[in-house]
Amino acid sequence: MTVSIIRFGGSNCDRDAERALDHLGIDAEIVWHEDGLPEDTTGILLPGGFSYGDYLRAGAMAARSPIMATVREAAADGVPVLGVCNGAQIGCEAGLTEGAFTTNESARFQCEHVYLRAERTDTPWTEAYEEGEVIEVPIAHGEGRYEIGDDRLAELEDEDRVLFRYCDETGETGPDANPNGSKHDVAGVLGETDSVAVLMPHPERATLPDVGPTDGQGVLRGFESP
Ligand SMILES: NC(=O)CC[C@H](N)C(=O)O
Repeated sequence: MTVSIIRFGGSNCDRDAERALDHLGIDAEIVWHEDGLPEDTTGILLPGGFSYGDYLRAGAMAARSPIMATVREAAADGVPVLGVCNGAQIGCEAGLTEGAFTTNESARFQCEHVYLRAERTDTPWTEAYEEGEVIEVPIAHGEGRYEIGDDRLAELEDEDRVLFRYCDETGETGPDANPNGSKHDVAGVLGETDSVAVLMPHPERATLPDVGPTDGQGVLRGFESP
């Protein structure tokens, strides 16, 4: 089992992700996007960062790297794909997930701890959590506000494809618990299948016990699912 962590020009959370996966005993390697996806890839992590300086739109240029066509094919074949932060922006730009992450309501870069509520506990990325469990995970983004047309969001909600919502410590959602103005407090969504997910907060920064809370471990354990 090897998770390919795809590095683009400007990725900066690839090594954090590698260390976090290594801590969980999940084999992972960093792959330069121009080198293509290794044959033995059993999972794909799109890491955070500022690919191509966030120019044009965050994630827009990385999403057009030829490797992303291979990632879409792998996802369609059932290979688990997780996009984190800039990786979530890339995932949406590449059409793996719907909607877009755009400029925070504050118009500022925000780096803080937030609380998340797992809206599903029957997906590979959340089966480690109890229903209604609140987890603490850091965010670090300038363009994390989830945006999508009202009709499409209603459909996504009907299809149960919202994976995480921002909430307070008790699990309540609301403007005070939503750090960036994301529509309906959405912090992460599923793709066409439950094995594809993106989220704006950083589970890999909430995995190593020496660094702080370890609530993000459950998300990364999604790569262990059969
Ligand atoms: N930590 C990150 O991945 C940064 C996300 C992104 N490039 C932003 O600032 O919106």
